[in-house]
Amino acid sequence: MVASIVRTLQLNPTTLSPISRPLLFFSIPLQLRAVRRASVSMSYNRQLAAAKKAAALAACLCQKVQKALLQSDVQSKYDKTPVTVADYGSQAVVSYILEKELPSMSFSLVAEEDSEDLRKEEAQGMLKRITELVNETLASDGMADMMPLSEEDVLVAIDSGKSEGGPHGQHWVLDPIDGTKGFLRGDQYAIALALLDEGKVVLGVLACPNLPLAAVASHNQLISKDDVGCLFYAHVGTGTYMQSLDGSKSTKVHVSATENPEEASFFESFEAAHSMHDLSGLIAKKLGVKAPPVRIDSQAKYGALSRGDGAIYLRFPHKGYREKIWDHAAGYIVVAG
Ligand SMILES: Nc1ncnc2c1ncn2[C@@H]1O[C@H](COP(=O)(O)O)[C@@H](O)[C@H]1OP(=O)(O)O
Ligand SMILES: [Mg+2]
Ligand SMILES: [Mg+2]
Ligand SMILES: [Mg+2]
Repeated sequence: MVASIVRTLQLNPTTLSPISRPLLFFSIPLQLRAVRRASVSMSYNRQLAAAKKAAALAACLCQKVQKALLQSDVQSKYDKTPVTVADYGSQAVVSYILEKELPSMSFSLVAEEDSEDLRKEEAQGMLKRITELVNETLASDGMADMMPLSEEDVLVAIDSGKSEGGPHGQHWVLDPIDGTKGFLRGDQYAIALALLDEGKVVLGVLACPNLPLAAVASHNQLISKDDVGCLFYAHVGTGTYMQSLDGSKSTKVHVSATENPEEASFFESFEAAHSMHDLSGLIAKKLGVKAPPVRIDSQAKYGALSRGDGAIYLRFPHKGYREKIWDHAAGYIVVAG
């Protein structure tokens, strides 16, 4: 890891302000070590179990939709970015499961989607399909005996994600599909769920349904359809673990120990519209990195980084783009461990 130019990713739950640091190099930030010491005695086991279950079930829903993507499953949001039945369905499933699994805890969720567009007349068909998908997904987890959720229940579950967060208490942070463009292309995407406690990320789960279980070193290997589907999770102070999404035994993973940029490879967005490829190429060259960029959609990059597939993540959003906490919270803790 190129430690001399490490930047600490800072999440500000008070204002949901942008993460205004375009350059992200990771090792273990000093600030996080302090948090780790303070939190090490605090157990988040129940929250972690619920988060893993929620992300894995949401991943099932997304896989099903990706396999049979219909044009009617996609809408354009007010900002012209795409949103699909899977984004909404994933958010409803995660929100529903977290509330159900952790009934004794106060519930606050800061999530990307909301129901506004779905409540419009022209979205009736889409809402019906989302409701079916959510009910099928919950039933597949043995919740068949429960009453199916109504369309209104689904809208309410989606809107549970409207919390504003804040520096006190616990807040879940969710990107129900991170990398929707990758999802639509049939490539990488992630379900990214994190927990903030007193303003710090203390737990994170990243489900990456299309990420190979073996290391990715070049884009070519990303096309493999065999042995894909990773679930990364980290709980402050205990390191990061990976298991397959179908539930295999988990293994502890470690970031790259490389100190030599000549041996390092770097990740960046697949989408040039999300990050300036020319600039990252230039910086990588100046650092002495020899390998070509590995371009992957979504926070799957953080998952790959957490197990040492590459050593560096470069991201230079175009002017005016505001990063959101759900785009980095889970990925951050998975890398920081
Ligand atoms: N113009 C943009 N610049 C940077 N990131 C963007 C832009 N539009 C959307 N994103 C977000 O970038 C992330 C994935 O990008 P990448 O694959 O480049 O890492 C997602 O969080 C995506 O949101 P979304 O969650 O809606 O997919
Ligand atoms: Mg989006
Ligand atoms: Mg996102
Ligand atoms: Mg998203």
